Parts: sequence; C-alpha cells; structure tokens
Amino acid sequence: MVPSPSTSAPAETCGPVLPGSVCAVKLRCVFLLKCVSRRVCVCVCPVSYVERGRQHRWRCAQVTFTCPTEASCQRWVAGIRELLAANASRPRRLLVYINPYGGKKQGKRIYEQKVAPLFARAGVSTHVIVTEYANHARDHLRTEAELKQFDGVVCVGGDGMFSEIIHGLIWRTQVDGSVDPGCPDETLSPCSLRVGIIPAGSTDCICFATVGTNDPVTSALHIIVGDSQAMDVCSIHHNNTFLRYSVSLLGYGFYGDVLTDSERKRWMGPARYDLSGLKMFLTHHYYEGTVSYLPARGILGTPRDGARCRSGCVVCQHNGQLLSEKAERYETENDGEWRTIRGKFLAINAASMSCACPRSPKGLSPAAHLADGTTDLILVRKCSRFNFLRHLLRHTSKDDQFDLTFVEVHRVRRFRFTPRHCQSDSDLELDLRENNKGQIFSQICTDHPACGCAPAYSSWNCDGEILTHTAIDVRVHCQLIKLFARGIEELESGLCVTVT
Ligand SMILES: Nc1ncnc2c1ncn2[C@@H]1O[C@H](COP(=O)(O)OP(=O)(O)OP(=O)(O)O)[C@@H](O)[C@H]1O
Ligand SMILES: CCCCCCCCCCCCC/C=C/[C@@H](O)[C@H](CO)NC(=O)CCCCC
Ligand SMILES: [Ca+2]
Repeated sequence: MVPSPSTSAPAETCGPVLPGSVCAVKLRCVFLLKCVSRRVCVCVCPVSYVERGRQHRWRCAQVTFTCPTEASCQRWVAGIRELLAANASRPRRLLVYINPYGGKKQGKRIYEQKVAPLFARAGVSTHVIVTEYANHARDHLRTEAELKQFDGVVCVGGDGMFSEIIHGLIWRTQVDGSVDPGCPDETLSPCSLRVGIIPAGSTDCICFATVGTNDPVTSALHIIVGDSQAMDVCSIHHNNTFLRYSVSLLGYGFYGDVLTDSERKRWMGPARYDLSGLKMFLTHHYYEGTVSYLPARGILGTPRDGARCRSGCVVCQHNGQLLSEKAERYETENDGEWRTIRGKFLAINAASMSCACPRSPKGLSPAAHLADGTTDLILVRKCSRFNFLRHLLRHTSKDDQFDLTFVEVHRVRRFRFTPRHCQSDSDLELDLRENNKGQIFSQICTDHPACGCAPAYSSWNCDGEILTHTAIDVRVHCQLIKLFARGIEELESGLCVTVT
C-alpha cells in the first residue's frame, strides 16, 4: 500500500482501480485534475468530484490517487483530461453578471469567495460584469454582449436579476432569428445559451425550484458539470403590446399587493416580504374581474395529481415533445375552448413552476412542472380572513392548498384577465343587473379613494416585478430557455447514482 500524501483526503491506489469500481463513479463527476507532486516512485494526484449532501446540497470533495510510477500517473491524468474535454455539455467560458444590491447585498462577496475559486479549479474562464444600475445586465445582453464567445450566462442575484437576464437573452435570440418578440401570437425561438443562477436574492424561488436548495456552491457545481434543465416562459401582453416575461409567479391581488407594499421597504432586505405579507393579509382586499383561460388538453398531469416535477421528469418530456411536434395543430384545435370566470378574488395566481422557495418549500402549486408548456391558474375567491389564512398556511404545510371550496386551480396554456373597471360597457351592464346595490357602491368608490373603501384594482406581481397594466394576455412558451440545473433530484439518501 502506498503511504498517504499529506492532504486531508484519504489516499487510494490508482493501479488496481478499474472502470466500474467506486472510483470510476466518482471520476464521472471530476472537474479538477492536477498532478501536484512526485515522491520516491509515487505520483500523487488529487481529483475533485461532487459529493451529495443533505437537502439537495452538493459539495466539492477530493480524492487523492497515488501511482507507482510517473508514467502511469500521467496516463491517468491524460485519460481523465480527455474524458473531460470530450464532454461537450460542460461550459468553458461564461459571462457572469453580479447584482451587488440584491437580497442582503452579498452577491459580490458570495461570487468572489464561494464561486470564483471553484470555476478557477474547474478550468472555467469567466468575464465578470458587476451591474451598476437596474437593467444594466438586460441591456448589455440585448445589444452589446458578444454571445458567440460564451457557453452560458451566470446570474448572481435573485429572481429579479434572473428576470433581467432572460429578458435580455430572449429578446436577443428573437431579434437574431428575425422573430418579432412583441407579437403575442409569434412562436418564439428557444435560447441556446444556458443560464446559471448563483442565488443571492431575497426569495431565490427559481433557483430553489430547479435545484432544491438556494446554496451558491451547489449552483456553481451544477454549472461546472454542465447540467441542463429546460424551462417554460410566459409572455405577457396588454392590448397586443409586449409587457414582460414570467417564469415563476404571476400574482394579482394578494401577491401583487405584497410586492407593491414591500418595494417601499427594500431597505429591510428579505424581511420586507414578511411584514408586507402580514399587512396585506390583515388588509384583506378582494378584486373583481374576469378570467378567461384555454385549458391544457391532451397533456400528462393535473395540478392536483400529487406528481412533483423532478429530475428527468417524464411529464415535461412527454408534453414538451407533444407541444413541439404538434404546436400548430394543438393551438388550432384548442381555439374556441376558452372558458370564462367572472368573480371577486382575493388572489389570482399563475404558477408556471411550483414556486417552491425557503418560505414555502413545496410552493404555490406543488405539482406544477418546470417544462410542460403549461401554467397552473389558481383562483382564490373572496372568503373570510380565517379561510384565507387556512389557504395561506397550507403553502407551508403538507395539506392540499386547493382542497378548499373557495379555491380552484386549472392547468392552462393561455389566459387573460380584465379587471372590472376595465370591462366593456356591456359587461358592466350585465354585472349591474347581476349584482346587488352594495357591489355597485364598491365600484363607485373606486373613483373616490378618499372615502376609504377598498381599491377596485390590484397590480400584477410578475416574478417579483410590478406590471404596468392590469388587463393582460398570458401565453406559455414551452421550454423557451435552459438552465444549468437538472431539476430536483429524488435520491435514496447517501446513494451516488450518477454513473451513466
Ligand atoms: N446595480 C444595480 N443597482 C440597482 N438595482 C439593480 C442593480 N443590478 C440589478 N438591479 C435590480 O435589482 C432588483 C432586485 O435584484 P435581485 O432580484 O437580485 O434581488 P431581490 O429582489 O432582493 O431578490 P428576489 O428577486 O429573489 O426577491 C432587480 O430587479 C434588478 O433589476
Ligand atoms: C399570514 C402569512 C402566512 C404565510 C404564508 C407564506 C406563503 C409564502 C409563499 C411564498 C411564495 C413565493 C412565490 C415566489 C414569488 C417570486 O416570483 C417573487 C420574486 O422573488 N417573490 C415574491 O414576490 C415575494 C413574495 C413573498 C410573499 C410572502
Ligand atoms: Ca410549466
């Protein structure tokens, strides 16, 4: 047995190790290889690999191989380097944007201390831009960035920063491919560059829902090993004018009001959402309007089937293929099947993914899928404070948040919302006939906010940004973007099963 080198990791002999043995499992995850020293007849070679920890965390571990001769050590090093070079999914050059003001303002420190050293060890080169103002990253990606030089884009920040990045990338991809990004009926071209998220925000919902944790080291390792996870994107239009894209939550009513209120408290950091959440829960505003939607037909999965979207999800694979092959026919077949619901709502939420985050580990729609071409439209009708609290608390417990008489959920491909004050004259007349005097009074009070009555309209929270319009048309674009992630893994604890 060769003596251990003076590193913290245990030594293993290279000679008898054959592919298929334990070391070969680890070698699949190798991202660093360097022959560091030579002892008398012994070559020492530390190899870094990924080790799974608890709660979906990944860590970089090291194993030290020793070889009896320098020649055999070099053969091993060359062999492993060749394998790594042949792996086309691993990025070699990345464009990194850091928001220094997201979350607890730790983005720069997190990147420099936790991520940059890992990229350097893995031989990934980077071009780093620390943003100087909001939309800096978006505008740079739209017009200036030389994207051909890079294998991916990395976003250091929260959901808002990620939103900037995808707005820049999607726009650029459409313009480069001569597609009109402003038209709601256009089939958008998918972005070829993958996006990596190093979480440094307040909610980090997109990172959490695609990786299973909001841990910067784990995300860096997913980028290094070259993971890929497709993701749906919703385009949002108002009167045929493009407003924004959304990948996680589009929320009117409760979540719109929480966001509006919390923006005034940005100085508080992530705690602003707790305070505004409590305030808006107590305020208990409801809003009137009309929701029309195109139900998703012929696809696998329903919002209440309990099937979670996990790594290698068959629902996403099946539906993704169905939509890409039959997109045209599918849209035409479904035209005319629009359904309409008119009512008073405490919240209207569209979750294009589970929206799991540390505040709500299973998310707003636990069975929503990352890449199935649909969004889960959740309507929470006017109810008592007590009942609304029951619904909200179910975001944090195991109970079904949709198993309540005042909540309904529909898996949809497209939906529209019109607040009551924007409805056409004929619609309003219909409402006046249907409704009683008290409701007419609430409409009148819209125009007289000084009287202290409830406001008639809320705002849309679009992935943490406020939309400028309330009447919107939302369409899901199946698998428009790709992330350096693999979806949440469901593994038996302690098992390493990545041998492929
Ligand atoms: N240099 C900058 N100065 C000011 N604002 C910036 C800068 N760079 C980016 N931004 C903006 O900061 C906003 C918030 O950033 P980010 O999403 O990173 O953090 P957060 O809002 O705290 O987290 P989360 O979105 O996860 O709740 C984004 O909308 C982004 O456009
Ligand atoms: C009385 C209180 C009961 C407690 C109920 C807790 C429920 C928590 C659900 C959290 C759901 C977050 C959905 C994610 C939305 C993100 O796209 C967005 C951008 O980061 N974050 C917010 O809008 C931030 C929204 C934060 C809302 C609290
Ligand atoms: Ca989806």
